[in-house]
Amino acid sequence: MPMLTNPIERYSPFQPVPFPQRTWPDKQNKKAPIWLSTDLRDGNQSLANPMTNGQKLRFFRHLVQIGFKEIEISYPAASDSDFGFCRELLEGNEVPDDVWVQVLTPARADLIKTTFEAVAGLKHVIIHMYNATSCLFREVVFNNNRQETIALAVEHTKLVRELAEKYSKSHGTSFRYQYSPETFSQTETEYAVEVCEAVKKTWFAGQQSTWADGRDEQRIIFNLPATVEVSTPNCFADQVELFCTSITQREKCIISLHTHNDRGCAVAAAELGVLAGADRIEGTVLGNGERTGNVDLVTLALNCYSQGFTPNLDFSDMFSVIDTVVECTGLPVHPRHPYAGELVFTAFSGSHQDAIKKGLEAQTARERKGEKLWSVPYIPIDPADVGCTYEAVIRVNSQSGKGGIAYIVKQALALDLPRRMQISFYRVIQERSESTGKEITSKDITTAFRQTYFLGGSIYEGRLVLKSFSNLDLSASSSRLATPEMSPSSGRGLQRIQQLSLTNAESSPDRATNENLQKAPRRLRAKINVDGKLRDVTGEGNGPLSSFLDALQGDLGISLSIREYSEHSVGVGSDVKAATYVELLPPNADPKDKARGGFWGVGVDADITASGLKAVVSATNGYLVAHNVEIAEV
Ligand SMILES: CC(=O)SCCNC(=O)CCNC(=O)[C@H](O)C(C)(C)COP(=O)(O)OP(=O)(O)OC[C@H]1O[C@@H](n2cnc3c(N)ncnc32)[C@H](O)[C@@H]1OP(=O)(O)O
Ligand SMILES: CC(C)C(=O)C(=O)O
Ligand SMILES: [Mg+2]
Repeated sequence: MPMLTNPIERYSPFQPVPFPQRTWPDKQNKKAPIWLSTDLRDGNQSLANPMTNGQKLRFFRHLVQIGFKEIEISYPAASDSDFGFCRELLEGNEVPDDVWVQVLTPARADLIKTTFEAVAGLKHVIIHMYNATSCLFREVVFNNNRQETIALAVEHTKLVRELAEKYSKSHGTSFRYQYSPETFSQTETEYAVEVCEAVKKTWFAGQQSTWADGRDEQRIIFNLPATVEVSTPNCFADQVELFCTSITQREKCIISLHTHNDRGCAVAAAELGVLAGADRIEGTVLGNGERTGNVDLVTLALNCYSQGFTPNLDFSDMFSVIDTVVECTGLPVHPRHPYAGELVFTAFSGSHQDAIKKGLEAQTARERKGEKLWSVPYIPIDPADVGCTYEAVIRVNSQSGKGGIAYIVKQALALDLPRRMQISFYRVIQERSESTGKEITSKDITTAFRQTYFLGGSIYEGRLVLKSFSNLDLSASSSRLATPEMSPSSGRGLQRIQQLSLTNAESSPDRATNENLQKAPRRLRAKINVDGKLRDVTGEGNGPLSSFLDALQGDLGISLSIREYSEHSVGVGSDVKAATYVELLPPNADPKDKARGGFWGVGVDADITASGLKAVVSATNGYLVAHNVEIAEV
């Protein structure tokens, strides 16, 4: 369906201010701006159900905890509760000495007076006065020409000054003044400068003598709002740079930005505006605010952090930030919200997962060597830095690949599957996710892993269960038990009488293969439960595994050979275990079977020989199920 109207007839494009002298494109942000949270004012005024004062207090305390030093607490003339909140903060002694509270008032005498009454007695207060300066507002809302608009600002700045002097004498409050030419970005920039010059002159009139060392407290704050975002961020940045370079006595001014998100560019506009010379940003935590919201301070602050400089705000406990915002505003956080959404550190797609898995492994290896620099594909910041675990980094659905699934197995079971086993297990999960069409949870994956490889107690037992074994070295020099008999009696699986050293477990797969498969002649005896009946089997070979396979063939008629073997250690110190992986093939496997892969098994045990035998049993169970094999009776 076509749009209702022709946009050429309905909307006029933004006319950028010509400013070829701009310097901001060549600059880089290296320092955090001053932050002001307007959650309790702009954020609050845009809620269908404004916050209760209890919610505001909770929010205020959290803002202090995050590290905000400037907080707009209310529009005191709006309502008794807005007024009352200021008094509650005072009476509850809630405002730390290094925090400035800010209150908003229009340029109306009665409302300015109410505003001062509300904050009388607080220690550090920024009085924030606004009037809209754009042509549209001058003509339509105020019916004022340019001079009348300036006069409105000047006249009420005078009143603010008088009251500030009065209340600082009577109540000891330190006041600062902030003036916003509301709708700045729609105002002719040179005219916005003219208004602010007049305001500045009025504010500083008679105060020159007190201007000492240019401390922030003495500066006037000019807050330049993109009340409605109407242009691309580069045009806004030009307006900001033009303002910053045109205003006189720049050293006596703090230039603040207040961007809204109507075109979805509030963050970009604020960042470019800082390049263009602004010192301060007003916004809200997670971006609540009029219409599409104020600029999101979480995103801005963590953008600083990810560029390697401190934002001076602490978002290391993102969950509690989200809790506070959701509980106080009643607004949800989008799952893709930068840094805070529940999906922002999560990858479902296979190639992302593969790169993340490799990246996290490389990161861990670098960190072991003492290097801290974060560099992981697809994950711009370490989730741990905002209090998130790695659990959600990789989640699995039909778009996922072997790398992601292997990552979850590694996280959950500490098993680092060999590449071809990853491919084999991926097929199992892929089938499940395609049949359900849904996400497969980490628990589903570990359950499937236990089922597929017959691990983890009676629920996932296969037809063969190894109960005990003895492993006799037949070499000429010594004829002894290499691994003594194990008792099946405890019901906890294999029991070793003598613990083998597990140094082998840390050796390379090749060395381990030599140890286990090619050692000089052995005889291996084992007790195996076969379809519920205990059977004795005996075999000989060059190592325990080949002896065991010989036993399976000779006594049970199961003929399999090892195609791939690998192992690694799990855990550290006295708890270290060996994890062994084997791929078995029937000797007569046709090339198609070979190409598809054989039967994989995994075993974990404190004894490396036992872990190898368990892996063979695990893979054999897979083979028995897949081929519905009859097992020879004695
Ligand atoms: C961009 C922003 O976010 S600005 C902040 C906006 N926030 C709020 O408005 C929340 C709090 N506001 C309120 O509770 C009320 O609007 C009040 C108490 C301030 C005023 O209420 P009312 O007296 O009923 O007036 P109303 O809200 O209709 O205000 C419009 C009047 O104020 C004038 N006005 C609007 N803004 C300003 C301003 N910044 N300075 C001076 N006058 C202003 C309008 O021209 C209009 O005047 P008119 O009645 O002579 O035509
Ligand atoms: C009061 C001003 C700063 C405002 O909220 C805006 O212009 O968006
Ligand atoms: Mg606003």
